[in-house]
Order: sequence, then structure tokens, then C-alpha cells
Amino acid sequence: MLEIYKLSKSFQSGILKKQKTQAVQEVSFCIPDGKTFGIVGNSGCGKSTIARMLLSLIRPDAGEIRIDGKDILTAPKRNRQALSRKIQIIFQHPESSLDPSKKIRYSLMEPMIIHRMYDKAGREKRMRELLELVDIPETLLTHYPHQISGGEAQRIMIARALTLEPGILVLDEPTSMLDVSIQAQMMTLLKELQKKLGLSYLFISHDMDVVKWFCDEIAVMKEGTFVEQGDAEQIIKNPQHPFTKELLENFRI
Ligand SMILES: Nc1ncnc2c1ncn2[C@@H]1O[C@H](COP(=O)(O)OP(=O)(O)OP(=O)(O)O)[C@@H](O)[C@H]1O
Repeated sequence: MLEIYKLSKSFQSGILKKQKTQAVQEVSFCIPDGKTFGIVGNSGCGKSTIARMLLSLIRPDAGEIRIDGKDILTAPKRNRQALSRKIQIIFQHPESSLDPSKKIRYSLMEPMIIHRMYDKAGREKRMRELLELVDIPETLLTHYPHQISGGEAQRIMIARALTLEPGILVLDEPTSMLDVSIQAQMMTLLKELQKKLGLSYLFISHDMDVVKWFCDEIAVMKEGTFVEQGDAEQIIKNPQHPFTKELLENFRI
């Protein structure tokens, strides 16, 4: 279970750091095990800043990030690494997330080696289990990233994220760079994996149709705050906030 409470982050930029942007302001939400929470909003509203805080890439100014009741931000240093490993991300551009000079086998093994997970035989076994889960043939292990398709690269990235046994995946527009025909396959795979592994997803997207099908709950984000949040289908069917209505209108055009 992921619980986010009053998370805030501002950035200072410009000459003498005089310009302040409140990127995220007191957002709270909760994702139970096996559920999907979606964040929708225009470019620059703060979605990636939330993702970066969850992945411990930047530190929030205030708030709490609790995984199974334990706050990552105040946990002792020795526990923090294990806790932050529980949240992994799938990016928009799978090709650029894979090292072009390394074979697929290396990309799958690397996180387990860095985090000293399993012995050699255990890592091999885990890698093969994951390949089967994401439906990728073992023959691809000896390929380089430029020798595989966008859809295959995204499956490999999902397997790579799962090597660390996370409970939560942040899906940052995971299919927006793929062909429409592959997008549906990928979303179905993500649903299957969620069911099999009990994963929680934080899904960042612009596509209202996908959000409605994929998410249990959503938040509509504008200028750093959630203007509306709750059951996905309910919000899309009966939006209350003018900004949500505007987003839905623009999407339908
Ligand atoms: N490192 C930074 N320094 C200064 N301002 C930043 C920094 N990172 C983000 N911002 C600002 O914070 C706000 C939120 O940015 P963020 O990247 O979270 O938006 P987003 O909703 O993810 O946008 P997109 O959909 O385009 O990726 C924006 O106004 C952005 O310019």
C-alpha cells in the first residue's frame, strides 16, 4: 500500500534563484495493493515532479511517502534503500532507457547485481521467469537494443523493473511512443501482471479513454494541486470541476 500525504515541492530558478515555482502543493492519495491510481493533467502541472519524489530522485519540501506504513523520508538510512527499491518506474521511451552498447541480458542482470540480489544461479532463474512473464523469447537476450522493436523494448523495461521485486510501478505515459496496435497489447500485459503479482500502479497519462479503462481512481491535476479526485469512471462520467470538464471536452474534440 502506498500512501502519500500532503506532498509539496517548489523549485527556485533564474538569476539569484528569485523565481519560485510551486510544482506540487499538498497532494494526498493512497494506492491499495493491486490497484491503479491515475494522474491526468496538462503539461507542466506537476505529474513528473510527483513521480520523481516517489522514486527518491528529488526530496519533497514537505509531506509523507509511506510504503506499507513506513515513511521513506524519515526512515533510517539503512532501511531507505530497501524501501525505495519497492517503487520502480516505466518511462515513455524504452529505447533510451536501455544502454545501446549492452546486450539485453546485461540490462536485465544489472539491477540485480547492483542490489546484490540472489546468487548467480538465482539471478539467471529470476531473469528467465521474468522473460516468460512479459512474453519475450530467450533468443532476444543476445540482441542489442537497436535490434529489437519498441514494444519488445518496453516489455524488457517492465521485466527489468520487476527484477527488483517492487510492489509499486510508476507508469509514465508507458505506451505513448508505441504504435496504436501495440499500445493495447501493452496495457493488457500490465493488467495481467498486476493481477498475477498484486502490483500497485501510479499511471500518468493524457489519454482519458485509457485512464477510464485502466484506473480504479484518478486525480485531475492543475498547477500543482489536485482539483478533483475519486473513482475514475465516476469522474469521467460526471466531472464536477470546470477544469476536469475542460480536459474532457478537449479530449473529445
Ligand atoms: N528542476 C526544476 N527547476 C525549476 N523548475 C522545475 C524543475 N522541474 C520542474 N519544474 C517546473 O515545475 C512545474 C511542474 O513540472 P513537471 O515536470 O512536474 O510537469 P509535468 O506535469 O510532468 O509536465 P509534462 O507532462 O510536460 O512532463 C513546471 O512548471 C516546471 O517548469
